Amino acid sequence: MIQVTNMTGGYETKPIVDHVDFQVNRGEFFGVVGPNGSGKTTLFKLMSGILPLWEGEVVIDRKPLGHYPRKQLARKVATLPQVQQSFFSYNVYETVMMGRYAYQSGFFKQPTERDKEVVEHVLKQTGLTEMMSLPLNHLSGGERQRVYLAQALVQEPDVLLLDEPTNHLDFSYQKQLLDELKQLSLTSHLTVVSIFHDLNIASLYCDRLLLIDQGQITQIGKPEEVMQKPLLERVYHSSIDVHANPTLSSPQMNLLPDYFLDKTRAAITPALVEATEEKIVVRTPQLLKTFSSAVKGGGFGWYRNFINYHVDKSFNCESPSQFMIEKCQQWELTEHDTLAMITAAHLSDYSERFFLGDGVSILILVTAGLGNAVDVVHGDKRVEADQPGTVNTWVFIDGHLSEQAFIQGIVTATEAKTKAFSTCGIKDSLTNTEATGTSTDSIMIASTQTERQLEYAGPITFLGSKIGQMIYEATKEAIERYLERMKPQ
Ligand SMILES: Nc1ncnc2c1ncn2[C@@H]1O[C@H](COP(=O)(O)OP(=O)(O)OP(=O)(O)O)[C@@H](O)[C@H]1O
Repeated sequence: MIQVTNMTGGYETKPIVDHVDFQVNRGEFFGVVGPNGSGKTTLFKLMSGILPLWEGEVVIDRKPLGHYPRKQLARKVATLPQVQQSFFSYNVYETVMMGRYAYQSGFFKQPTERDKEVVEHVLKQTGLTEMMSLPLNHLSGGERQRVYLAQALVQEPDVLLLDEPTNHLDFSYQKQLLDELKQLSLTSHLTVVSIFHDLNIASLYCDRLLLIDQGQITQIGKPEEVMQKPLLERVYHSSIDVHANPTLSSPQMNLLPDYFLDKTRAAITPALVEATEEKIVVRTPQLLKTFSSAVKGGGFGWYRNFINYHVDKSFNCESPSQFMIEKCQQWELTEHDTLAMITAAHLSDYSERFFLGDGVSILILVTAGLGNAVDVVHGDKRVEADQPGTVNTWVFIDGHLSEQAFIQGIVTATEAKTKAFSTCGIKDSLTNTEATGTSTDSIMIASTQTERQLEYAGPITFLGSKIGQMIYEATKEAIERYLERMKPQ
């Protein structure tokens, strides 16, 4: 659809865009990203014929740009420039109608019925119908932006060139506008080429991205091919983190502010533990990155209050998560930064291990109730838990874990727990085989994400070997305390 070959151009004698080649397919949503001054707007000006090409060629639908008569080009390509000229004396309707000039002929250029129909449709589409009689200087920046977009859309172009279309728009209008453009590209095969400063928005909406730096293409491809940490850090000279979006496949990036990178450490020590018969609470001065199967706060999250709450053996509840939210309110704990587990185990039997050394501290807490010990190989023989019985395991680390270290840490800790079950001879009461855990065990790893980088947590790594040993010992001790308590008197 658009074929750009060897495109070179700029201002006065200095080439800003330098020997650039790419192509955009029909109906594609194509994003142009790059740092300030990298040449994005200049590239657009060259693509739309506003600036002359010094070298190379732009071919749209097999016809070079320069071969299009002015009105024919306006029906083919519409642009939404970054800085708008003011039509402040005109109202919204008149400004949008100006986009139809390429369809009007004759001396007086009266709008036809078709022109009016298209303008009314686009006004509705862009949410401007209500304000169509207002003069432009009565509108907010975002509303004006929508007027200029409407002006481009009424040209009914095959290609829409947008320079920062969501500038001045609040997030709901950004979403609305981009959803509409995406829809047009999907259903009407409108080709959208758009400059974005927001890499996350670009990644969410674009089929492909072109990353430009100093007038040259640094990378071109699908968002996941362009949104790469080393590449973006090199081009933007900034600390960036790239993550999987929790809901969609488009990668997302986070800026890493310097003040956050320099943050002081949240010391992890046994002094943080407050244990009563009712609940074990650990409060940390800073939010910890947490990966867990907790009833409230499961998955990855950031928390500073950690609760292991004791419930009676007869506890039965539709939504343990909602139950714990209500408990948080009762205890005046902020719900959004509180993670909670539930257990019927006696909390005074909890077991603790602490390690400090090699630039890392590790605190482990285990509570054990074995009423529902189960052999994982025979889980299918049980329909539901016989009685509450849970091993809840907490691992706090003052260190910086990679995401794979979180997952390996969970695996290592689980293996260590199973080993403790085996050492203590715990049996599945239904099958009389060796139990591997209970049916409702919960586990959590929480880390300060400061200082020492801990890439891995498998059993023979520094972190994994500590977790393995400490969980084994703590779980064994908690089990022994449970067995002691359960002994017939
Ligand atoms: N009219 C002009 N005359 C001379 N130089 C210009 C002109 N417009 C832009 N430049 C220069 O060309 C370079 C690229 O500018 P351009 O506007 O294309 O960058 P950009 O990537 O769109 O930047 P931004 O993200 O800040 O909008 C910059 O160094 C800029 O100073």
